[in-house]
Amino acid sequence: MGGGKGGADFDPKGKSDNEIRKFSVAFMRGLAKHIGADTDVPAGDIGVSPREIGWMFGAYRAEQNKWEGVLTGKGGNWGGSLIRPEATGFGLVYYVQHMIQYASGGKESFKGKRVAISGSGNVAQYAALKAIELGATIISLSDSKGALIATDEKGITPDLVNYIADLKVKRKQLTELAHSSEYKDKFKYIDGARPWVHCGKVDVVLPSATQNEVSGEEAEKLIEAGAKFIAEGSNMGCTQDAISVFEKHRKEKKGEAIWYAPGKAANAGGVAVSGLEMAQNSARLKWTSEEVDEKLKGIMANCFENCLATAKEYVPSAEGEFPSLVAGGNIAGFSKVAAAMKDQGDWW
Ligand SMILES: NC(=O)C1=CN([C@@H]2O[C@H](COP(=O)(O)OP(=O)(O)OC[C@H]3O[C@@H](n4cnc5c(N)ncnc54)[C@H](OP(=O)(O)O)[C@@H]3O)[C@@H](O)[C@H]2O)C=CC1
Ligand SMILES: O=C(O)CCC(=O)C(=O)O
Repeated sequence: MGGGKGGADFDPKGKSDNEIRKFSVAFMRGLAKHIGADTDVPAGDIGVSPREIGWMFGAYRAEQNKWEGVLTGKGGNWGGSLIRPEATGFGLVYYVQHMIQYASGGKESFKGKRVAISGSGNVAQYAALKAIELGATIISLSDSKGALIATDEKGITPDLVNYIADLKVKRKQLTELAHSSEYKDKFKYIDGARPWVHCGKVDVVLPSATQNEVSGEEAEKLIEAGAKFIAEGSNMGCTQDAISVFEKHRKEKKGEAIWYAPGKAANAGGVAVSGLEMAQNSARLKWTSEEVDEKLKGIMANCFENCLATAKEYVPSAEGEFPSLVAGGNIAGFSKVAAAMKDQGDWW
């Protein structure tokens, strides 16, 4: 689950629904023999929504002549978990809540924070909605063609996020918003841009589109713009140059620094709820949204505490310096796998 990635170079943009369905079915006919609930469990990722999971799940079921919880992100009527669509974006915000609380000694929260987000797909939409619910103002979203920067003090509202979600279901671009009389005066659309250098003052940064979407130069600009927290919703959202800029700042500026959280920890809510979906499938039962959300909150709290405690244990840090969440996340993940491999005789 989660850790291994695979995919296809089939671009769904510009294809009909039936072409996408036929591709999904053909892809699964080939893949079915290599996966299974106790072998390897794929989930959606960039460009794959519950609709494609449905077509692939149907092809798997037909191919194997059995029902098992093999794909996650399934539809609610046929084995999916409540809160799985929301889990990555919500989990990201829960993780950052812990960063803010730790850094401010419990005095601050998302309330009143200006939050820059990239992407406008699954992760970005739900991160935006949860951050708004917690009192933040969302100042950007983006897609593969350009960035949307809020010009109105309310920022990007839940209505606008829902409007964008509808556009994305139809595989349309944010450029469509430029023609919407309801929204076009409330933001600036910048063709071909990422949001980072266009946001103005910012407190929290959540890259949530794709890999390598924050460069070293953009990292410097985000720090100049006041950013104090950056956490990846996307996998490998920051370039190594950007991570080096953030980590250097953390060491130099101590309690005044920006604090960086890697995707392997901050976006783990998605795969965690996929795990909960599998647990429900195996037990043949279904938990309520509240139950799943509570478990997700607990998982993200543990994940933050684990990164923090591991960094404190293994990485010497000066007085007042935030522990390195990237080192903590890497070492915690590595030690768990290494210990399990040793117990199972894979190395000696
Ligand atoms: N969904 C999940 O549960 C999880 C996702 N992630 C990671 O989060 C990130 C986003 O995934 P998700 O929201 O599910 O995917 P979606 O397909 O729902 O959304 C992807 C978003 O990123 C934009 N995008 C895609 N490619 C590029 C590019 N080359 N440059 C700029 N923008 C781009 C898309 O724009 P457009 O609409 O124009 O294509 C869209 O706005 C990925 O890195 C994914 O691996 C991590 C953990 C779990
Ligand atoms: O839900 C999953 O198993 C994987 C989610 C995902 O895309 C990821 O963690 O990168």
